[in-house]
Amino acid sequence: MLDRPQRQRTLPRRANCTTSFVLIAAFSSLVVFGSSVAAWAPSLLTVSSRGSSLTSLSRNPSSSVIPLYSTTEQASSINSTDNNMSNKQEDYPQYTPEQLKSALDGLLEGSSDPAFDGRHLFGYENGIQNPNHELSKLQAITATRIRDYERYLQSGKAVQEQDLVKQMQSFWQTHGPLLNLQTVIQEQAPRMALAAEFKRASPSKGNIAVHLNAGEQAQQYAAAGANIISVLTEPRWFLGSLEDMTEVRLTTTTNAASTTSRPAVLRKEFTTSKYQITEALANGADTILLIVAVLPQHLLKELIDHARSFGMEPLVEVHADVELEVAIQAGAKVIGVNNRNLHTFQMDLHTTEHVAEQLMAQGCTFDHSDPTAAQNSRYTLCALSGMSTAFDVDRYRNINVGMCLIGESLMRAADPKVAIAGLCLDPKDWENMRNTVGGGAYTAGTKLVKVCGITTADDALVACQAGANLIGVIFVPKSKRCVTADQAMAVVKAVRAFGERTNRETLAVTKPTEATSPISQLTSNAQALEASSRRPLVVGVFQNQSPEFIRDMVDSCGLDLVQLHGSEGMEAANKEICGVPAIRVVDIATDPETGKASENAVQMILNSVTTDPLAILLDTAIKGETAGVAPASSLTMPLPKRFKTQDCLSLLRVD
Ligand SMILES: O=C(O)c1ccccc1NCC(=O)[C@H](O)[C@H](O)COP(=O)(O)O
Repeated sequence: MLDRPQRQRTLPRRANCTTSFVLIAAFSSLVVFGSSVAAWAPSLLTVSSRGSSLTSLSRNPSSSVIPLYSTTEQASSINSTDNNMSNKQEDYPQYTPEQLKSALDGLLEGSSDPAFDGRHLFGYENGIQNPNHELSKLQAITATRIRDYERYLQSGKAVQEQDLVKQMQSFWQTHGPLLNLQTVIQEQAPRMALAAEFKRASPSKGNIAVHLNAGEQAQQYAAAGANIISVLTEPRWFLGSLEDMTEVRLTTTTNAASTTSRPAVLRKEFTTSKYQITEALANGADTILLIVAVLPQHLLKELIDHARSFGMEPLVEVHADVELEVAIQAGAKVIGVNNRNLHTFQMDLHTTEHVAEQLMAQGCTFDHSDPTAAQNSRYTLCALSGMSTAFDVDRYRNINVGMCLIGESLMRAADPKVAIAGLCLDPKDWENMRNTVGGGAYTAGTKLVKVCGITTADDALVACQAGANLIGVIFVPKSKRCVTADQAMAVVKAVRAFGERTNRETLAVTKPTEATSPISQLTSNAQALEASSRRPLVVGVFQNQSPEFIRDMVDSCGLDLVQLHGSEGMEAANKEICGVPAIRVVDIATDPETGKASENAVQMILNSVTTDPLAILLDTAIKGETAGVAPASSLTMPLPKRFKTQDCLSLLRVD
């Protein structure tokens, strides 16, 4: 039986997880060549699943990784306990939907006007929960947390609140004072403050990086310039613990030059009680998250006031307009806009821009252009979720956002320091980056991974979790990995769920004019593809099949892209013909005598490209072999020396 609502777990340390995947080809426009595949540090272009089940990767006993959910179980994962790595299933009590619903009702109990205080709550009308209401994922998690805490407090083992207060004071005496979240952010202006998140797993993504150690990861974040470390302390869905957070606080304090030059620590929890706030403080938090979507206004205000009574400034999270109104009325000052709708797991990076407009329309000041302007602003605006690049940071810099909170992409990064440096938090770094690489998304660091030959939803999910950008499904009958329309549909469904989207991804590809050169067109397409495939896309692979068949599969399965592998001409890889943008496979010309790539291979490719394809994919130069069948030894591709990373990149920069 669980003693407290969270407990320390023993987790395996970072381990490189090698796979038997085979490198088969490269998008010249997009990627770099590599020689090994690390599941958590993908650096290749296209990878074939090569018959073996990808699912076995995540169930590799040596990595002790048990998938948090499979796609088929995803919808029911909220109430499942099999996400628990080292704790036994029975460690977690289960609650009936009625128990969960009444837990949420309990939050409105202290309100003198439930209809008003609960006006923004999902499934409520006039302060009363619709009896047929099905709890959203966010509500189910929050209600479970409420019930877990109730059990803990009734168990007789809970630390009493007055003891937590003493513990907090002694913590501050030993490890230094509390940091104020708003001040930490304001002091960074005009640099974007970064909240780097420690999140091993999540309900929307399943396992992310279960092997990581909280203290070690946080220290890497801190050394790279993170100003806040956000730590998920929820155990069932996020595999977190309060102990993780304390470890983060202690490690980053020990390694800091002084007790105040450390990053602030944010407890990321489903907080609904004063007890959780005091507990957070006693265990090393500087601040906590309050999610407006599950907190009635009167309770939100009570919790904000309780936090401030200890000098803590909380991060108040909103998503919808009415939630912003509730946050302002409850007295929030640091407002975080979650781009992810936590009721539905739909991601939209425009959400922050929309809320910024609403704040301005209400005359609320928030400015991050310099420290004085920031300190004179009542509000500090933060963007949460879905970000991974300098482009994301810059879009929010332009609307006076002061802090970006980034989780998944930093947890998956092979080197968090490099990933953080690449965000260009300082506007000067951004300007330098733009000036040195010509202002494009298309930089020497650009990497996309395509995992091809996927046949099941579970394998697709594993590939997505390992960081794939493109998931290939093969429609070529002679392939061992040829899929039916139903199989492809299941893969599309899984990939969309992982990417938190419901529709086909529309790439922001600029239409070529007659004057557009194929190379500049491919370069701008590369930017669009890179931006869109941060959340994976599904590519249907075809070979000499009719445009009618291709379009039929595109429409019925919901493919995002197609890839043409046969002797169809370059012009066949046209969006108007295929229904979606198309990648054209291009053979690297081989020297008939040596069997190696010809010296003029690059020029031949340059001569052949048109503005039709979205991208070109360079096929192996092995004589008689085509992509997908080349042996692993072809990794030592006999490409001309100059046909390496830089040339692949410059190939598309030439105008
Ligand atoms: O991430 C989830 O799936 C999730 C589900 C339900 C409630 C909260 C959830 N996540 C919390 C967050 O919003 C993110 O951890 C955080 O903002 C970072 O997002 P990202 O950079 O996209 O990992």
